[in-house]
Amino acid sequence: MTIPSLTVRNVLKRFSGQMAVDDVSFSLNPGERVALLGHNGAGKTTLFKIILGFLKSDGGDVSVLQSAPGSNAARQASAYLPESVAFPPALTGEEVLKFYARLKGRKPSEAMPLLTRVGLKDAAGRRVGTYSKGMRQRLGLAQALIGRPRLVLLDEPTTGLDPISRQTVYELIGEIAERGATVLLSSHALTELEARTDRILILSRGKLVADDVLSRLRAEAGLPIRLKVWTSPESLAEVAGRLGRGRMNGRSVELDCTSSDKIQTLSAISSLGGLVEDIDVHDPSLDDVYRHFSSVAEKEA
Ligand SMILES: Nc1ncnc2c1ncn2[C@@H]1O[C@H](COP(=O)(O)OP(=O)(O)OP(=O)(O)O)[C@@H](O)[C@H]1O
Repeated sequence: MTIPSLTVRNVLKRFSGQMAVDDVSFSLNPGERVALLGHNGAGKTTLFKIILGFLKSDGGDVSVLQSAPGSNAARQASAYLPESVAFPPALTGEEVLKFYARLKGRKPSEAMPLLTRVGLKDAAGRRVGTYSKGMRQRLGLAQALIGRPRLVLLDEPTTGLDPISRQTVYELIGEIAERGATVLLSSHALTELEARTDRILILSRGKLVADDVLSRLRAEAGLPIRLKVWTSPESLAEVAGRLGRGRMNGRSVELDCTSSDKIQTLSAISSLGGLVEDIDVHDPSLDDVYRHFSSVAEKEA
């Protein structure tokens, strides 16, 4: 039986009577890359702090690899990269990592390979005060990876990074998950998450309103799939007529379908044979899915 890396059961947290985390439950397995999404103030950071044992919940329970949050076992098994990382500016990158390695009871010799992995080998002897934001973030990731944690929590790890640095962060996330650790990351950068996470959790006003793989959330949301059927201008009317619907647009006919009638619609298009030059299929984006679940929750509230 697989032991979940993280189990959150009916967790509640109030601040001055206001619900920040409202009866949230989910469980994460080893090797999963999970995105935690939500508007500003939805409760993501509060949930992270409860999982890490920095904050006490007002109800429910959390277990990190079957240990209580904040216990020695949980601290050894987990790692955290906060949204803004701050390190003593007078220390070099190597000194910072060696310091954290000692703090985690690991050998300081773990520092250099990790610095190399995050692309900071050449800057290892430079003071952190001279690092750019992207370099500090990569140092933060290296710090989070000391001791091969089995649960890695990343709070908006790509905010403020350039495209290459973002790519490096996602490559590292992929590597961490490949060796069996669980990665839970919060982010507002939905487009880049789409192909780089396995599962989506959406928080809205402290409530968990979605928890599934993107394809199933798309189907559940029932959002339209947009099809664009390319044809010649002479065949446009015939294609639109034979499909019985669609908007004619220069050299293409655009139509919507749902995931349940997608195959049927594609087979109707393919029966048009040589009249069709090409087809574009646009599934609803993570942005569309996120908007759908957030707005449903807003309306219910
Ligand atoms: N220490 C605190 N005292 C009082 N209220 C707090 C405290 N920490 C968080 N809150 C409130 O709890 C709610 C959830 O905040 P949280 O920081 O968890 O949201 P978030 O989803 O991480 O937001 P963001 O995307 O802006 O980082 C907000 O209404 C926030 O104002």
